[in-house]
Amino acid sequence: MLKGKILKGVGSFYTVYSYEDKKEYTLKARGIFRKQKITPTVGDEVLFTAVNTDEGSIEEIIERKSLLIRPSISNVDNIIIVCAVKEPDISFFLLDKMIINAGIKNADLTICFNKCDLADDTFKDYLKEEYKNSGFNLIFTSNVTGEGIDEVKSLLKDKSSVFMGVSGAGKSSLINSLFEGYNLETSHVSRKIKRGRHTTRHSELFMEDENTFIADTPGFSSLEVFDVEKEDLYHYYNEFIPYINCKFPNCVHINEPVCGVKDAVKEGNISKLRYDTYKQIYEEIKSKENKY
Ligand SMILES: Nc1nc2c(ncn2[C@@H]2O[C@H](COP(=O)(O)OP(=O)(O)OP(=O)(O)O)[C@@H](O)[C@H]2O)c(=O)[nH]1
Ligand SMILES: [Zn+2]
Repeated sequence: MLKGKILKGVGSFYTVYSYEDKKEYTLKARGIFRKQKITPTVGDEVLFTAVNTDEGSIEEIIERKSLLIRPSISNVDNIIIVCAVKEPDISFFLLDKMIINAGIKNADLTICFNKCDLADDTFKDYLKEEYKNSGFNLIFTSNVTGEGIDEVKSLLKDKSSVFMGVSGAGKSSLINSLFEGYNLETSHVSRKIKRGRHTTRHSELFMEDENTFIADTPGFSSLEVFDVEKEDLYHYYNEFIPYINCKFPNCVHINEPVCGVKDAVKEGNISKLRYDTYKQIYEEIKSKENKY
């Protein structure tokens, strides 16, 4: 059997890069996966058999390290949320919702504040301050000045990374900056991303080298929080955790008296900005629950 990685899945066909002979195969999945209720997913490392590059089947999926649900991609090491500092103005509500939706285990989350050529240092310092205890990696970039591009590049090396962000944040420009001046293969990759992003809603991994994969995702302008109960929401705010010494064990840190989180906000130990998005998102989940 050959070993490979699923780069793309369309219908019941999967594009698999073979580590053994460096070719791309178009394969079907064995019926057994359907019976086991396992869907081969972009990012999966697989074992397969093939007669030729157009004929063969995926026989085995190697155990996943992680699984991102939206978009569906497995074995992701980095989730990079691209957020413009201006044009469009930052919506912290949307940014924190993206963070929550990305909330998978076993992947590092980076917030990439982009278009820094449009912001002054005061604004950057403000963002640093508000997100410093969030536990996320922060990178400040500009595709115009080149600021931070190398930092992102070193993050991607030998990893599998997914870029997300609202429309216009500069994801595609960033990916193009990252791979500009690389070998021909790479500029081909960048072009492919640019072309592919509006024509398909399927997830697709692009290979930079055998160990480095990236995926762009379609931008969006609004977003719902999925699969999170309002009572669990605070677990997504890492900076709340040290202050959870509340009177009620089921405290959600909003209206309860004697709440360590609310005290920490008052004393300036938790970012007011982050706490406000927490309350807003909490209310949104609650109003959605009431609808059903
Ligand atoms: N000033 C400035 N403009 C930028 C920067 N990066 C991207 N832009 C501009 O922002 C606009 C949107 O950039 P895109 O790269 O298309 O944004 P996107 O996130 O891929 O958007 P979607 O395709 O909708 O997902 C374009 O006009 C870019 O030229 C930057 O670092 N600084
Ligand atoms: Zn509390």
